[in-house]
Formats: sequence, structure tokens, C-alpha cells
Amino acid sequence: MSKQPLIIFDTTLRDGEQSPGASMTRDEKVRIALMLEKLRVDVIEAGFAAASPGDFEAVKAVAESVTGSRVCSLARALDRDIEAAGEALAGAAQGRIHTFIATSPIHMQYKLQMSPEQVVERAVAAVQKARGLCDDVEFSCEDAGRSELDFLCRIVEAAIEAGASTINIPDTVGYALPVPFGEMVGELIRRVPNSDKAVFSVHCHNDLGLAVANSLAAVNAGARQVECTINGLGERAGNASLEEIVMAVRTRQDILDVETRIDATHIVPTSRLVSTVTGFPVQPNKAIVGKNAFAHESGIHQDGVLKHRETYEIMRAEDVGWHTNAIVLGKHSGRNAFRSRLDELGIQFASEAELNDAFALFKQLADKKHEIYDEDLQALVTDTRAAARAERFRLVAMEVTSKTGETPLARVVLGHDGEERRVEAQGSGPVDAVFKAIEQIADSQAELELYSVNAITSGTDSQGEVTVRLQKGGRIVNGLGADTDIVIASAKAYINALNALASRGARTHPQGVHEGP
Ligand SMILES: CC(=O)SCCNC(=O)CCNC(=O)[C@H](O)C(C)(C)COP(=O)(O)OP(=O)(O)OC[C@H]1O[C@@H](n2cnc3c(N)ncnc32)[C@H](O)[C@@H]1OP(=O)(O)O
Ligand SMILES: CC(C)C(=O)C(=O)O
Ligand SMILES: [Mg+2]
Repeated sequence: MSKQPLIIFDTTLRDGEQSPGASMTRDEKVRIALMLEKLRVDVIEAGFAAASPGDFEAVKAVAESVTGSRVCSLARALDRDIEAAGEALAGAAQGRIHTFIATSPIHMQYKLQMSPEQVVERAVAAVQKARGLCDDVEFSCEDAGRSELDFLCRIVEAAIEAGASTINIPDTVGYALPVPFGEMVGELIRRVPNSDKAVFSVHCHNDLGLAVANSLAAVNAGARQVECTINGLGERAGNASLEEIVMAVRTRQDILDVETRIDATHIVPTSRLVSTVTGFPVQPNKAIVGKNAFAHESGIHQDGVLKHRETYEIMRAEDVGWHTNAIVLGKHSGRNAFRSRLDELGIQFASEAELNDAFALFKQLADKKHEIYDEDLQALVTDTRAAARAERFRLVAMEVTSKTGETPLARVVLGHDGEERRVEAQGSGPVDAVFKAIEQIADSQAELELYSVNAITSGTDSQGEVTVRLQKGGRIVNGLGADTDIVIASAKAYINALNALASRGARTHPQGVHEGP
């Protein structure tokens, strides 16, 4: 039986970015978008063009960089938002304006303070306006999961009549349960007289941990687009995870009559990239992309897998991009192997000089570490790019003494506005001592909101990747640092965050206060 296409709409760069602290710069968005294009995602929602000048620029840059996927911008049902989306998407090979308005009684009454009639009127006007600027328009009924079915039928019919070719049914607050949600989507498709003129889509949030289950229930009921994010990143508890949807569809071809065009071998590198850029580590037991997803610890399982892999594995690790290194990168590798592996990971360099900087760091790392994994390369490039931004502070040297029964002492040499300064400080631990020493020079008066360490690969020679989040006067910045020595990685991350605080460069976060490295 021939399968129907299931459109994969990735919203990592828009809804994913709405996770507090997950903001991305324009260049980071382009880097992730190019990876999503490689993954063969059908639609990339690049941002919310009207949200801020930074996000407008990011949507524009993604639209101008990506040709293999459709690029989309979100817009409220307001002319100014739709015009901004249309303008940002003008350079796209394939663009889409995604406009939305809430349809649940609670949102219409308290948030929009509009009557249902006014909401329908606004939705129709928004779709018409968007169609005047772009021939591909998606309309979403925000909070559809808590909306009345009769009203949904009415507004969806009107939106299709006005020119929307995709109708999205979001479970905005993650309230739905799979069986009733599937029934609701099926009922909508049956009852809306012009439903055959649009693709029905779902966008599920994970507040009850059911985003993927709800999405698949809707697919079974006739939805042919799923909105999802890498690693399930997204507002609050996140969105449906792309990798879980894609692999569920692929693994259960026996009972699902849809297929996607995703090249799953890029899933793990994309997951790593998103995690590195946002500073959100992936939990070890996360389906598909967690480091334990294909690991077997117990004897009976190990025995079974050794005798016949499928006894305990329903997917092959290599099919989703685990350990795809055909060439092992190490200290004897040259520039060509390095460049080619980065190319496979979707990382391109703006100049030969940038490649050379990254290659020099790679050689330093290879001296410390036997084998360089893809994850190391992602971290290394992020580190090079983070270091390349406006450098008010620079780590020149550091030494930390940490002995049993003694208070740790850090001696740090910091480059500050062209001068080198030496300081020392004690702290409750080695990292605390280093941060205190750096602060003696920086005197940032910023609050440390988050400090997290993540081992990039396994083994004691693994690189540690550190995220530091600082907050000052409502402005939040992330700093990233990677090194085989986690205290040095911590110092780099702290300095990186201080440099971000010192720079006023354009950031994309909707509220303009969260900044990433
Ligand atoms: C479910 C979702 O994920 S929806 C997308 C959520 N994402 C974001 O909000 C990130 C981007 N947002 C932003 O940058 C800002 O909120 C902006 C630029 C869009 C708007 O900022 P402001 O003009 O300061 O408005 P503010 O955010 O305080 O309030 C939202 C306004 O939009 C209205 N609104 C909300 N949704 C819609 C909609 N779909 N269509 C029309 N108006 C809407 C609200 O009723 C409110 O109107 P009011 O100012 O008349 O009370
Ligand atoms: C804007 C819409 C699609 C959304 O993100 C939601 O309803 O969750
Ligand atoms: Mg959402």
C-alpha cells in the first residue's frame, strides 16, 4: 500500500526558542537551519519576524540561506506582524506566513477580549492579508485543545475559504489526551465542508508528557503535518520531539500509513548542535538522542543483543546518526578530513581564517584526547565562534590549587581591554574560586542564574561543556565553554557570558533580553 506524505514542520527556531534561556543569535539560527535542511525537514519556522529587529534579521537570514526546505515566520493576526513576516521572507526560495489567533473561550474572553465573531473576522482578514504577500499561508487556532468543536469548524472553514492552505490545530497548553484529541481532529476534517482544500496539522505541547502521543493520534485521524522541535525543546515542558515522531513513523510502518522524507542519519548531530547552541543538555534516557538510548547495561539484555540485535533494539543506532564516523579524527588528521567531517555535520566556515582557527583548536584538543567525536567538533566550533565575538575579557592563563582540607585558590591572568591583569581568589570550590577571581577584574555585578556541566562524550578524557547564565538588570546572557578540563571550561564559559553582557549586539529572543553565545 502506498504511503501518504507526512509533512515535518520544525519549530525549534521559534517555539523552541521560547524556552527561557534558549535564545539564539542570527548566525546560530542559520547554522541550525542549514542542519535542518540537511535533515530534509519540509518546513522550518525560523522565528517571529515582528518580535524584534534581531528576530526579523534571523528570519531573513534563514530565508536567504535555505533552499531545500520551506521557511516560515509566525505572525499574530495583525497587519503589522504579517507585513514584517512577508518582508523577512521576501528572499526565500519557498516561504510561508503562519498567522494565528486564539479560539478557546478562556483566551478569547480574558486575553484577546474579543467576541467569537470578532475573532473569526480577524482570522479571515489576517489570512487574506497574508495571501496578498505569500502564496503559502498557514492558519493556527491557538489553544484549539480547549476550544469548542463547533466554533473550530466555523473558523477553520472561514480560514480555508480566505486562502489558508494549512490549518494547524495546536494543543497550546498540553491539555489533550490522545484518544479525544485524535477524535477531535478527525471530526474537524469530516465536518468542515472545504477540508479537502487544506492540509491539517497539529502542534502539541508536552505539559502532560503526551505531545508525541497526541500528535500520532492526530496523524491516525488524518493530520498530514506535524509541528515539532529537535530534542522536544519549546515553551514550558516543550513541544513534540521531532526525532520521536520521525522514528515512530519509520519504525511502525506496519500500522501507520504515512511516511516522512527525513534523512534520519542527521538526527543525532542535529540534536547535539541544538543542545550545544542553547546550552540545554539532552537527558541520558531521552528517546533516540539520549546517550543511553542504545546502551545495554544488564546481562540478560547484553546476552540477547549479542545473539540477535533485534531482541532488545527496535531501531539501529547508526540509522539515527550515532557513531557515523567513517574516518576517525585524531591528532594525525589533516585539514581535509576535518573540513569534510564538519561539512557532513552541516558546519560551514565563513572564511579560511575561521577554518584555520578551528583546526588549530582541534589539534590542541587531539593532543589531549585520543579520539575526536562529532560532539567534540560541534563544541569546538561553538567555542571558536563564541571566542571570536567582541572580546572585552580574555582568558590568558589560570592555575587552581585544590587540596583536601584546604580552601581552593585560583590564580587567573585575564586580558581586559588590551591589558593583562593577574588576580587570585579563594572559593568554596575550584570553580567558585575561579569565578571570584574573574569577578575581581570584571566587577560585573551580574547574578549567576545557571551553571551546568555536561560531559560531551563518555570517558575520563571527554570534554566538559559548561553553560553559564548571567543576569543583570533583566538582561540574560548565556556563555558556553568547552575543554577537557572542566575548571578551564567553566572559566571560558563565564568569560564568554561576560563578553556577551559587555556587547550590545543584536539578539533574536522575542523579548530581546535573553542572549545566547
Ligand atoms: C502560543 C504561542 O506560542 S504564541 C507566540 C508566543 N511568542 C511570543 O509571544 C514571542 C514574541 N512576542 C513578542 O515579542 C511580543 O509579545 C510582541 C512583539 C508580539 C507583542 O508585544 P506587545 O505589543 O508589547 O504586546 P504584549 O506582548 O504585551 O501583549 C500581546 C498583545 O497581542 C494580542 N494578541 C495576542 N495574540 C494575538 C493574535 N494572535 N492576534 C492578534 N493579537 C494578539 C494580545 O491580546 C495583546 O494585546 P493588547 O496589547 O491589546 O492587550
Ligand atoms: C502559535 C501556535 C502555533 C503555538 O505555538 C501554540 O499554540 O502552541
Ligand atoms: Mg507552541
